[in-house]
Amino acid sequence: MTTSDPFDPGASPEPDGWTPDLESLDVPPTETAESSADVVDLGAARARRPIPAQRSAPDEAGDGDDETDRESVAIEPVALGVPVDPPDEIDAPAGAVRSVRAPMVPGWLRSRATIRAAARQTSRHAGYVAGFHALRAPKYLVLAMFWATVGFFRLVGRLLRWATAEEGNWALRQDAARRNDAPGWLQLDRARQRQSTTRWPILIVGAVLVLVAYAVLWFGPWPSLLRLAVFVATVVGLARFGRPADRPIVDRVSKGAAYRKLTAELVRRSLTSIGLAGINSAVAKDPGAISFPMEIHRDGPGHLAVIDLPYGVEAAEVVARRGRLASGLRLPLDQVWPEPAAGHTGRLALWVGHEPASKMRQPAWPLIRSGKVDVFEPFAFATTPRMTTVCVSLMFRNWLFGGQPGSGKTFALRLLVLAAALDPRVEIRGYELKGVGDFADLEPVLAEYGNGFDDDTIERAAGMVDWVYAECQRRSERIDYYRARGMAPEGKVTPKLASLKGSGLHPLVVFIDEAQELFTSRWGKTAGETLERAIKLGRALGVVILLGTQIPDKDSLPTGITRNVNSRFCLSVADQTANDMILGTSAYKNGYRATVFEPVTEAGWGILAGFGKAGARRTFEVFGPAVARVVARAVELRTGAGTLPTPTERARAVEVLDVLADVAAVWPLGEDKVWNETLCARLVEHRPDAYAGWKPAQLTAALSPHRISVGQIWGTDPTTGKGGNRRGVIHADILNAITERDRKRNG
Ligand SMILES: Nc1ncnc2c1ncn2[C@@H]1O[C@H](COP(=O)(O)OP(=O)(O)OP(=O)(O)O)[C@@H](O)[C@H]1O
Repeated sequence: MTTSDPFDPGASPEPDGWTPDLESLDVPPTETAESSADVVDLGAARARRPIPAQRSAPDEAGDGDDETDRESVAIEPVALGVPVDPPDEIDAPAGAVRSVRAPMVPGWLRSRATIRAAARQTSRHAGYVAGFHALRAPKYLVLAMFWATVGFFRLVGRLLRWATAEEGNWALRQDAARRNDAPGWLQLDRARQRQSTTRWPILIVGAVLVLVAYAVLWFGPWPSLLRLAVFVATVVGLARFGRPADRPIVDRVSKGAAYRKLTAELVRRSLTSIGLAGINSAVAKDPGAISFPMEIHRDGPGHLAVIDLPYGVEAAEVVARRGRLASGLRLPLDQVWPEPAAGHTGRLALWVGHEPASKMRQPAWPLIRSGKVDVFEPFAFATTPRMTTVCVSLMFRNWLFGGQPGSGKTFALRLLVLAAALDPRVEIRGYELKGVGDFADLEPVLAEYGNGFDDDTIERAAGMVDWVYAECQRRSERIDYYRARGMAPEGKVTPKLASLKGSGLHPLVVFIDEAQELFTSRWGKTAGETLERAIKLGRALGVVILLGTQIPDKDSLPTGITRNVNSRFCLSVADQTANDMILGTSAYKNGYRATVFEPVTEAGWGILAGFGKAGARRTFEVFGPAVARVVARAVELRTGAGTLPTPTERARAVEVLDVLADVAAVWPLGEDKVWNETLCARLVEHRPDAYAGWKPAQLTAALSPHRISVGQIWGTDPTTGKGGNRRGVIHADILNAITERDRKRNG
């Protein structure tokens, strides 16, 4: 075993068996130490130094670690010299060269929210302690009086014993009596009498003085507050003297250490208990392997420790072991919030709350009672574990919400829709394919709404996706028009254009909750492709798409969509794959892991990405009457702005585009097979509002869920009169599909 203590940073770094040989230098050891004023010619000194014997590696020699083995090692004269030049310093890491200065303003004083949180926390605690003790005051009074009485008699007894000077002396006299030592006994008794003679007057005078002082205080012209204070102090003093050490009068406010101040030792202990070999082996070699680039400080309603982990250990690895970390700190899971810190991948920011997040009261969503939203500006959406508000925006964004059942994704998605409702310019359309009516309260402000997982609802949702894409195409023409007039310099919708009545560029928010129902249905493939195109095209055109899904695999959520979404909120998920499908590749590896959240118990918590640094956020919980209240305000705002959807508009919006029936209606008489492009031209004539801009490929996509195959068909171009092969459909296929559908519908 090595003799050097691995936890002693001052331990010699030299391996066992090697000691500097001072004699091998020409300068006597004493001179090296004491006559250091001599000028030494370094070149000559080096030349005179004997060539050191080859030093075997400690392990090879077998004496590197085990001192007891030394006897079996041949001890040869070791001729090593003291290094004349000091060894080169190991380069300090870049971050360590600059000293990290403490923030001028403490973290908790930096924003109003954190000051408010700290003040709220302190006053809440003080209020709790005051209430706790006030309730028990009568009990404390009775106990204090009882123990004060005991204390009084105990004090009197003690004073009497002191005055009689029996303490100690009595035992000695007894001993003398046992030994039949009469002179000794008499001598001890005389000593006691002498002491006693001086003590009695002191006691009597002291007692009289105390009594007089109390009488003066009691009957004199003193404020009764002073009398009360002295009385209380006397009672408390006597009670303290009278009560046994294990019988406290005042109850403890908190049992067990629910909150413990975060100290470096505590952090080290918890980090070494999470089972990361990289940390444990580094700390065993050097206890300073875990370092703190800044002091642990208060940060909102908790403490923040910024930690530099040992070389090679990533903060992400610690984040993944949040449960073990909480165990090491002996705290509930939702009180411990590790996340990667800025700087390098080995820097961890560990925030530990004063109390578990589930016990902390989240402030109400600021927009419930008052306020409007401008979708071009950020609005409150969530809170951090420190209870600071996180704002997000809707414009030029598409959102993906993912999480397992009960993680809170519908609430999160609905919060954005509620915010959109508070901007009267925004047109909102959406489907919830779960069928429980989570968005039913919002129906008055929705231009199109569907709820359910039946084929009809899913088909309508797919129809909405087609409509959104067609709307994007219409909008891109409009934006070209306004760009040419200098009103859309970046080719994007501006707040001015969004507000301009008749511009056709008002913000459009489209949501699909439980989107996996649509993408795994028979309309799924086409809907996925169309939505991907709409997402790519619509961002600049004021089209905001919000998707919620339980299952983020590639069948349930086309990867083309996941790749193009720029705002993501990943609530509790079961595994790394789901995590990375929602947050993007490598999110898990980089420490952004929504797998650490428990569904249901930590509902509403997730990792929000796309708004600065990603991190754990909890959405504002808005439900029941609060939703109704927001909707009522939204209805009022929209009525004032003239943008509240009328029942007729809503009915028209949800009318399903019956492509089969429309194709049958426009079919040219006497033809068996018709080109798609001919059909598209006829469809536009038939219903210009629905089919404007349709291309042959779109018709193919719309017919594919009905299992109608589109193939090459011989025909004649009516404009040129030339014959040719183009993509088209067969009349019999259309009629068969209609018969089949009707048969299914009729049961
Ligand atoms: N921000 C929040 N804070 C606290 N609780 C929340 C929050 N959001 C949601 N919850 C709770 O979680 C429950 C489930 O929420 P929600 O319906 O949004 O989950 P979900 O992920 O959509 O689940 P499912 O897929 O089963 O519908 C809600 O009833 C609510 O009680």
